[in-house]
Amino acid sequence: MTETVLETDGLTKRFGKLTAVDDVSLSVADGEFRSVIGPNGAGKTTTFNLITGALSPSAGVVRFKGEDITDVAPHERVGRGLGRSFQITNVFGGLTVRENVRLAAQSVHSDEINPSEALFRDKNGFDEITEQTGTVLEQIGLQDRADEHAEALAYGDQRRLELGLVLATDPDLVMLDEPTAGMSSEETQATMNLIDEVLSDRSLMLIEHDIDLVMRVSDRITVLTRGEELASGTPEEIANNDDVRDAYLGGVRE
Ligand SMILES: Nc1ncnc2c1ncn2[C@@H]1O[C@H](COP(=O)(O)OP(=O)(O)OP(=O)(O)O)[C@@H](O)[C@H]1O
Repeated sequence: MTETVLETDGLTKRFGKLTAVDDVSLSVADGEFRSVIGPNGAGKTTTFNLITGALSPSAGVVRFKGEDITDVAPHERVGRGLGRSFQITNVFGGLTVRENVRLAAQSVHSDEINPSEALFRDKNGFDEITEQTGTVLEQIGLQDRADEHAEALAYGDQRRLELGLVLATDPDLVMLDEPTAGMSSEETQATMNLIDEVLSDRSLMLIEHDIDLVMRVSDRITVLTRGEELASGTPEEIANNDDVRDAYLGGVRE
């Protein structure tokens, strides 16, 4: 955990008079599991959207693997290894599980292939994508359901498929915004185990409301309040931080 995979410098987002993200400077190390917590409206999702490129910052810089990507288009960020969670709406219900994973894998490979070379490289690209699709299906434990329509999957399996779609893009850093939303505590635990397992050699940024879970799985935690970074540290440091306790952990939880 020595290299820095992601850095934000003075990241700020204003919506009219509201400053949703206020001068946030984060640094995530290679291989790190970083959680972002904070009360409702603290700016967690907006911070993620600035990092993935879904929103443009009012000020500040985003650096990924040492390069300034502040003005890089979202799909190109994915191509560079910045994986973002696909919401359920990104799963094509009428396609099979395998076809969905394949499409996600293709979405990054197609950018790499120069059109004039495509004719000659298609076969290799095809083999590579087929192999990657198989690997991902195995990792998410859906190989037995690969030929079923995605819409036929149970809720928990659809969430697994969403994770598979991120993995298929072969990301260095994965951004997951409440991947366990709407799950029972049993499903939450199973999903976190899966995330831990399949993302063990990648970096992860996670927004999660279950504080006990966050304390257990994170290398480091960043606490946001009213758009500002209140603290960043190990779970132990965060648990013992008086400011955090006053502002958040000791306060009313949802
Ligand atoms: N597109 C937008 N236009 C205007 N205001 C917005 C927009 N997106 C977010 N906000 C506001 O910015 C603030 C931060 O919102 P954000 O969704 O980032 O918080 P959050 O920490 O993710 O909250 P939650 O835990 O409820 O998901 C909130 O006050 C929200 O109402």
